[in-house]
Amino acid sequence: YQWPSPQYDTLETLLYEGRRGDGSSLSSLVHPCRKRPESPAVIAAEWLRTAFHDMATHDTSAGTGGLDASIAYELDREENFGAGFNSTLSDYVTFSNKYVSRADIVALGAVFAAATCGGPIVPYQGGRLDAYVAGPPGVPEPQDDISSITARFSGAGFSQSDMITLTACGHTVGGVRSTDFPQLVAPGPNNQLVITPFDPTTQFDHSVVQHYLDGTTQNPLVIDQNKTMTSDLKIFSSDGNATVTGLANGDFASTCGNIFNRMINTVPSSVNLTDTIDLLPAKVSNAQLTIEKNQLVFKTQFRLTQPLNSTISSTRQVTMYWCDRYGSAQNCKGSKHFAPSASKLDEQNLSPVTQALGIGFTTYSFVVPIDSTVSISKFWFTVDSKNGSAVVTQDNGGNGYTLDHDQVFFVPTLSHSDLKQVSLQKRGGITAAANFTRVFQLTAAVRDGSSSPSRVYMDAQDSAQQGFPAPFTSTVDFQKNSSSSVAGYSFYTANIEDAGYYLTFDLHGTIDGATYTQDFVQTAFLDNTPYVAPVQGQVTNSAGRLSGFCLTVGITFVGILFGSLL
Ligand code: HEM
Repeated sequence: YQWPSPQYDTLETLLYEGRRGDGSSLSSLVHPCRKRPESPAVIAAEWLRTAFHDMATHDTSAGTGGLDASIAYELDREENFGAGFNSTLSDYVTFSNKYVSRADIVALGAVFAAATCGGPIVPYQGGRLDAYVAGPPGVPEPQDDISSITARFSGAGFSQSDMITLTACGHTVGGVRSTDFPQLVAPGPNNQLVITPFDPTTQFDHSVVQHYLDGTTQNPLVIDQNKTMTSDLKIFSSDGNATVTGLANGDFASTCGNIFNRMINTVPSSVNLTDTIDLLPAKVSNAQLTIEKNQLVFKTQFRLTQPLNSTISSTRQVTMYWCDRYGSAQNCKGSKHFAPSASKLDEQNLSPVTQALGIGFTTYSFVVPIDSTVSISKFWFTVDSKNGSAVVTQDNGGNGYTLDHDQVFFVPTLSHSDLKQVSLQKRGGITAAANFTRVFQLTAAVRDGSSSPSRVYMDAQDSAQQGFPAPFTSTVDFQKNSSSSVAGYSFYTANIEDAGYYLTFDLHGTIDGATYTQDFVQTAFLDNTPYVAPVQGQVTNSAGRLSGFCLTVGITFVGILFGSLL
């Protein structure tokens, strides 16, 4: 891993912090193994079932289907009966973006579902591609005979024992609903929703197979009198109970972790999944040059881990260092700057995955003023735990965290967004579900130089759209505005309107034939970003270190001389 890796960074934040860049939390919807408000429905069970139904129509030989979020277009099919799918998709709708597909969210939902109910930590990779149309049908149904169910799993790449394992692991959470399968579960008084669980525990454990084997199960898909609907009985007994017996006596959690990993990685053959997203022990995020209150500032956040409920961060001291980009001290020749953090935030229990790993975070926020004549080229950190152990340098594997350029950047404090009511449009009898759009007025700063930019523009994107249409994309040019330049930067403005939930854009400036880009700019919270006053940095000139360096070289030189004389 080398910073910056925007896709990795974005997926890592979602997986281990449970949230996207603006703080909106996906994991808190499901964690800790929650039920829907006013309902017996276990959210984790709905998320897990959604991943299975999306994946189940994979065709190994054709290399098509699999986890591709096509489920959003397939809910009118009998094989996808269940209110849980709609609720799940509404949970997910705001979380996809340029680097995280809808299918990646469906997969992540299954990872969270397992972890939050006490199940395994399923290794997670991103990079799935989304379908924007329905795929072929073929999710197995309870009334199907065992040979066609087995053939369906086999077509998706799962053997008979895989099929038994995956179904048993899936059916350890949740249950059957009176609203979806009244022939299996009778509704309550006044047609109230009843969910008969597959096993008596809400936790992710082997009791589903244990109770099946000892004959005490109340699983409707096993005990129903009408044997056409007892798919779990058909599946579990299809190899003479060999696989379920193994599951009951073996390591249920880790076996389920492996098969869930295969389930979420069952994707069309055109997909290249990313590496497994591992936790970054030291993570830089939101690094940006920008202008706040007529001052050029550099802001970034630096996240460190610590064991849950520990107090390491109360004494730990984190310092940011940085180098000039221009002038006599360019790239830290002779001197460097340093500053303490402006604030720090301890957070525990953000995602079920980090909670299961026993890890909490402390995030150090830095804001420093930058003199634009010397600017900034790279930065890094030192971490002093103040417990007698050595001070640790975090510098991106020795390279420092390098800023590509300082030519063009977004200025959130000079940008705005407003909700605009739009009249409901009826097209072909379908009323648009969303009746608002968001209107953005965005400001970019471009460094004053010998020539003006030939073009300043953005490629905007929003895949978080109500109703799951293809993502909104638009390329819009910025125009120079009338405000005078600040700290050697001139301002450019553009307007854009978006009916989705999460607009991001890549900002480009073409100057003297070269195009400079600020990638994946987020637009949430434009009008209420709290202002944090910059912390003035200090300069250390390395005169002391330089003389030390000469001394060492001198001694070595004498040593070599001496050696050759002898
Ligand atoms: C032939 C195979 C399968 C059949 C016929 C089947 C059938 C069913 C049925 C009828 C329900 C009740 C749904 C409702 O009442 O809304 C259900 C629930 C569920 N299924 Fe399956 N299933 C199969 C395999 C799987 C697999 C492989 C998984 C996951 C890996 C899975 C995960 C779930 C979960 C988590 C629920 C509970 C949903 C909730 O409580 O909201 N199922 N399944």
